Amino acid sequence: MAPKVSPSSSSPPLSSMHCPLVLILTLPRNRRRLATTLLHLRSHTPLTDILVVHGFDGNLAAQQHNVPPLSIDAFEAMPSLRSQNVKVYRGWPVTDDIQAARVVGSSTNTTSPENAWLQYESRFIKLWNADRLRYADFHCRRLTAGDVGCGIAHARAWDIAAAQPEGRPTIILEDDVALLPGFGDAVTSELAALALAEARWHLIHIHSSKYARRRERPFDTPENYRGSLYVAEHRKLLDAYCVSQSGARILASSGYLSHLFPVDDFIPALYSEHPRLDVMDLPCVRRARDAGFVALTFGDDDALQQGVASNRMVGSDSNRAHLIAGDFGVELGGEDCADAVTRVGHADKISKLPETCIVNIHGASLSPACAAAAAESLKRHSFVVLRLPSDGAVLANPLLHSIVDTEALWTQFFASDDDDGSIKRSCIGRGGRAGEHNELMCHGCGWTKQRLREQYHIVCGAWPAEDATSSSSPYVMPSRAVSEASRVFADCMRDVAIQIVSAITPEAVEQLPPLESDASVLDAFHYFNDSSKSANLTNMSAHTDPGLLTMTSTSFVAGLEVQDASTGAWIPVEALCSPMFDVVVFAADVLGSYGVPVCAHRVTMPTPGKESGERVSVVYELRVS
Ligand SMILES: O=C(O)CCC(=O)C(=O)O
Ligand SMILES: [Fe+2]
Repeated sequence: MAPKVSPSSSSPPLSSMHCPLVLILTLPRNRRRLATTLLHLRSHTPLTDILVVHGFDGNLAAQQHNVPPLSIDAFEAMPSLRSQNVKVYRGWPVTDDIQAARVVGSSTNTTSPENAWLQYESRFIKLWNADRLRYADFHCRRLTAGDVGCGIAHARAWDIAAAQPEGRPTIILEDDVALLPGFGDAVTSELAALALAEARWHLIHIHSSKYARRRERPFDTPENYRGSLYVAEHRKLLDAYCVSQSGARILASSGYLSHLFPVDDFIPALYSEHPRLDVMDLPCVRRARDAGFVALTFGDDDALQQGVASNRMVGSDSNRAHLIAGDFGVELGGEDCADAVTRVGHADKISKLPETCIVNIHGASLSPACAAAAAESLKRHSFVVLRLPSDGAVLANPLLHSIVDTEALWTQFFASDDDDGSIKRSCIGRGGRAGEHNELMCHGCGWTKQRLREQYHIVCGAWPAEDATSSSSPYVMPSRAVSEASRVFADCMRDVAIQIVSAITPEAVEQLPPLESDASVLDAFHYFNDSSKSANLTNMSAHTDPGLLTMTSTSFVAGLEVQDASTGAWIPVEALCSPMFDVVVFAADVLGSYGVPVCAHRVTMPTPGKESGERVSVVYELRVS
């Protein structure tokens, strides 16, 4: 099932000054990857200062502005590039004799064209093993829209990193890097070792591909350095790397955007030999080299042993280079939806959510206009998808932060103690009433397990202390962390739900009981999705919910389907959503008495044989009694 949460422990503490900023470079269409990275960071690392930077979607922009293929002039003239003064380095594509001669440092006046190409090839062969000959293609690649987008995104990241307080490093992640459980500990402990030794460094390759033939030597200055990094030789791919604040300043002031070429050729040119003399001679390269750019790297073996990071082989843009040779190169439309639809395949053949059922949320809370739009969608479709912002300091959005944390913590709970089950058994509810405070009935609260799923049920007005052992408490929370994150989740969901209901009928809101007898519920589900155990491929058959409104953050493994009241069609809503960034809201029975169509919904099981996984889902229901 989804990543297990392991307490981050072994690394030496980093002072708050040295605690890195994490920057994730992504595109709006890659929300699924972003969600995976966020979940990893919250589950496995103590890193909380996370900033998401949307790259420039070179392909999309070129399409929107009707830029003809291979027209660098037209490409540069697009407003988004012109406003940033981006100039593509015209010498990059090596396509003819003159350029081949220029690259090897001679001219066709003194060298015959064949000679120029021979010299060009022999230069590669000298620098790299024969088995690296493919590198010649990669190296000679034409600059593409994606390369430009990728270069601009990295340059944005350097600007942000350079603006951090002195001494504060920044970890830069492309969204197609797959972080492994050792990532947080490995990176923070190396940063602590560098800080302790007051070492001078500018960049650390965390995950990259080594192209140089030479062995890398262990980094050893100053003498008191106790870390395990190496001095980098020529490395390509910038899936995951770290820059010091001084390194970022060098990169940000190099003038790279005035001679833009593939960023993963730019970086190695700063600290190792680039085979192309013209590249070595570019002002942006010379400036950074003159500053004495120091690049370090995780050793390849170490990185493997520690399980730090890898490239997402499936779905990596780099591996699907189409038009684009750098990252961010998937075809338009996004991988999220297409993959997910083929996974479920139960509902009617609907491959796109109706536009009218999506409400984009800007900022941390719901604006009156968004609440009104959500209300309209509920009246028309019986459901609405709230799309949370996926750029900037995403965790500053309390709802998104609580979604990431509740998902991580409930996943950890459900993955816990498979052997004797004692943790889970200690969370079985006692049933009965909520105790002294109120008269809420708490049957079915706490942890229960059935054939197809296990579940933790909370009645909000009777929220137990995480260690509630008194007999008056109807059930026990698994931990303080689960309780706190879920509480924030329920509070955020309640706020949003009340705003939406108010936009439909303020009268219904007046019926809500006081918080201490709040009958609303929060359910965390873990569906086993073992299709061999169920003949009809259903995890929960079609039903409506009893309260006013039900809200659920969307899971990585799709299952939830809703019936669109405007057409009667079943929509595999979750498969068409981005996990964690989309919240599905549907009208429940009580809203029906106010003229809103009540949403029938069901939870399917993945088709046998299709790639799937276990599904964790956290659901909030706003109830009146
Ligand atoms: O698992 C889900 O996403 C939905 C569960 C559900 O419909 C319910 O709890 O009533
Ligand atoms: Fe339901």
